[in-house]
Amino acid sequence: MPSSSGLVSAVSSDLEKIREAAPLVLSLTNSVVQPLTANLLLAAGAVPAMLNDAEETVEMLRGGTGALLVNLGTVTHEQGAVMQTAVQEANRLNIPWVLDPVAVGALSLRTRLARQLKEQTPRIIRGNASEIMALAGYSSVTKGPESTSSSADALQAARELALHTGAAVLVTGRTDYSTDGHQVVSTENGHPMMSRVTGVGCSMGALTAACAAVSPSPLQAAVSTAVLMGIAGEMAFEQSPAPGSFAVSLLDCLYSLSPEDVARRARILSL
Ligand SMILES: Nc1ncnc2c1ncn2[C@@H]1O[C@H](COP(=O)(O)OP(=O)(O)OP(=O)(O)O)[C@@H](O)[C@H]1O
Ligand SMILES: Cc1ncsc1CCO
Ligand SMILES: [Mg+2]
Repeated sequence: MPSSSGLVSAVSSDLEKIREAAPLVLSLTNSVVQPLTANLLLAAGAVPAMLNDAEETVEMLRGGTGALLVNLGTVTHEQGAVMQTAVQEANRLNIPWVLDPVAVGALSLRTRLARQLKEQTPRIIRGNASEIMALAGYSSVTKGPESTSSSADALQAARELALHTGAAVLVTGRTDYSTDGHQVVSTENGHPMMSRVTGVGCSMGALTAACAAVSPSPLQAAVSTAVLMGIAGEMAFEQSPAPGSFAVSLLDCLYSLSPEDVARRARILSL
């Protein structure tokens, strides 16, 4: 698949800007993936912060946060209220925020919350096919946090969700699709081993937020995330073809990813 050289150089440029600016990414995320998410942000060059209290969230946002991640993976009523406060404050301060609607459609509290949050101008929505279909109002089946559909099945839903919310939507899976509702970019990087480690998708949500803090557009931030994680996944599998060591290699490969690796491996197609 040929890649457009403009899109490829924008991916490298986003990575370089993360490494230079080290944006602070406030991640309100689930309890399964917190260490992987924090380590992945650090490996990319960003700075993670995690907390659970509304007052502290507002304080942190006012203190130079570059982007906010809201991930519903283990949400409670209390955390949902913290997320609502955080999103209001982020919007007031014009801080980009990313919604990761884990297992939405399958469970009531998170589905209610996600439906409210999607109306509050997320800059990017990142999810697997089932989650994006559910959030767009289509029927879908999730198996816990895992999708039962392919990302291609969710493309129409992703477009509609982007047009409705004004967000860029990143649907992940074997092929990742990024869309702002008008343009669609597909990216073919990645490795099946990435779905054998919990939280790779969730930590992609955090990387999307880091990219949103530095990228020229939400759509570009989505594309950059998909390509950077995908290439790191491919390189990690070459070093470590089993899940435990793969997770460690994923961090190592993201840390040492070069513009040459991006130029050589990126598989980006503007549809
Ligand atoms: N079969 C595959 N081939 C290539 N890459 C894949 C494959 N499956 C997943 N990936 C990669 O893994 C990334 C994470 O996608 P996935 O859709 O598995 O997230 P997720 O299910 O939300 O993850 P989690 O819930 O475990 O955090 C994708 O962007 C893609 O690069
Ligand atoms: C396994 C799991 N359960 C809730 S969140 C999560 C992390 C992957 O989505
Ligand atoms: Mg998965």
